[in-house]
Amino acid sequence: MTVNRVGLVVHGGRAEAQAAAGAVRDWCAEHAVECTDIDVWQEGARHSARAEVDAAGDPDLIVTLGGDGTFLRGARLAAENDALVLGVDLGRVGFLTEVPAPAVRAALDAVREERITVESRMLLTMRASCRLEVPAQMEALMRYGRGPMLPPPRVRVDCAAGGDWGVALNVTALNDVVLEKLARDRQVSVAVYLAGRLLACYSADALLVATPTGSTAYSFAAGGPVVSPRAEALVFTPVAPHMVFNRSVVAAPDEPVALRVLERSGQAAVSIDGQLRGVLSPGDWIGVYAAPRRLKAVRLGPMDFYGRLRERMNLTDAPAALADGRAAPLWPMTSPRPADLAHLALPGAPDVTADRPPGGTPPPA
Ligand SMILES: NC(=O)c1ccc[n+]([C@@H]2O[C@H](COP(=O)([O-])OP(=O)(O)OC[C@H]3O[C@@H](n4cnc5c(N)ncnc54)[C@H](O)[C@@H]3O)[C@@H](O)[C@H]2O)c1
Ligand SMILES: Nc1ncnc2c1ncn2[C@@H]1O[C@H](COP(=O)(O)OP(=O)(O)OP(=O)(O)O)[C@@H](O)[C@H]1O
Repeated sequence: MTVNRVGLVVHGGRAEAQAAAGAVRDWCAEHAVECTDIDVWQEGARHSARAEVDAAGDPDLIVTLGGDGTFLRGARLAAENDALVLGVDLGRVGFLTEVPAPAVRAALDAVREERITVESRMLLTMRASCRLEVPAQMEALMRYGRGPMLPPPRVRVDCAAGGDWGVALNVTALNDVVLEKLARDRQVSVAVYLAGRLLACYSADALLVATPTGSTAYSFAAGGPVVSPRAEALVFTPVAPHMVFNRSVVAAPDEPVALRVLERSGQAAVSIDGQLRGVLSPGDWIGVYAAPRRLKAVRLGPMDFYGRLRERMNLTDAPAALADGRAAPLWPMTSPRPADLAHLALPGAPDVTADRPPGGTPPPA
């Protein structure tokens, strides 16, 4: 895989991330690969993904050095440029990142020598009744240690706009699109439509639409299902709905989920992958659906999603079950698979000596 230009997205507040960025710059210099820092927020402002990748000279590989938030920022840029993204794990959870920091040079070698696989991840995009905007006074409130805000998403000029169909927005969300109450003490009232049909009207703290990747983020915290990132689906999850029907609904990728703020509701904030991008007033709506574009994530080996889920979410076993026996590996994978199992996606034998699954960082001592 020819990599000519690397874009670096670094967690500015972490010394280990700065050190690992130095290793990436050295590797690039040794291999005559251009390397540019992106998203450094030095001017106290943030730019559209297009402006950032243009300024970085059109990178074909984005390397993120930080945690999941840093990976999400890099994924937004990679999706804009159809570039590969490689996440180096320097965060607290590291659910989305791929390689531990000491392995970053080896990972770049693997990319260069085409010893990687490229995992395709579903992204969300959206339409809205109007262009999204954030009132000026909110920007100051949002700067509580989260850094400057992203600008509102651009309206796409390549799509028809207007009338009942609203405007198409230049959005690619890897995790989720969240509509939440703006006033701390007032829920939002929202009509929820699946595939154009009313499901129900909700009064809730928030309503969110997640990808399979995002199913383990906010949706998970709100009681939503864990969905394999290899699946194709939209997960609708309400957060603290004041009503009897409080379940998630898992929709097909071609079934959009739309949320319309009801006429006497309070205003609602729209966050995309955890970043506030707009405020909706009563009557406004957003429609969320699978983007035609996919994220191209670098994998050094097969993704062991369920091993990662158990490890990084610290899943614990029932005390009674622990007392009743040890869970032996199901299929040890030491002999060839029977023909009727040949088509199944099964990772290799688990590395029982590792503290974290392959590709992960050992937990702090
Ligand atoms: N109550 C909640 O859990 C809650 C509330 C708001 C936002 N979020 C999530 O935070 C995301 C933004 O991440 P951030 O790091 O910038 O915010 P953040 O710093 O507030 O971190 C949220 C947590 O979610 C983890 N995380 C992020 N994406 C994940 C994923 N796909 N699977 C598993 N864990 C994941 C992060 O490691 C972190 O521990 C949003 O997309 C949203 O899903 C979660
Ligand atoms: N490049 C940067 N420049 C300035 N500040 C940054 C930069 N990257 C991160 N930060 C600061 O650190 C905060 C947390 O960043 P982020 O959400 O990306 O963390 P993370 O990568 O998810 O790490 P963790 O997994 O530990 O949460 C940001 O809101 C910002 O205040």
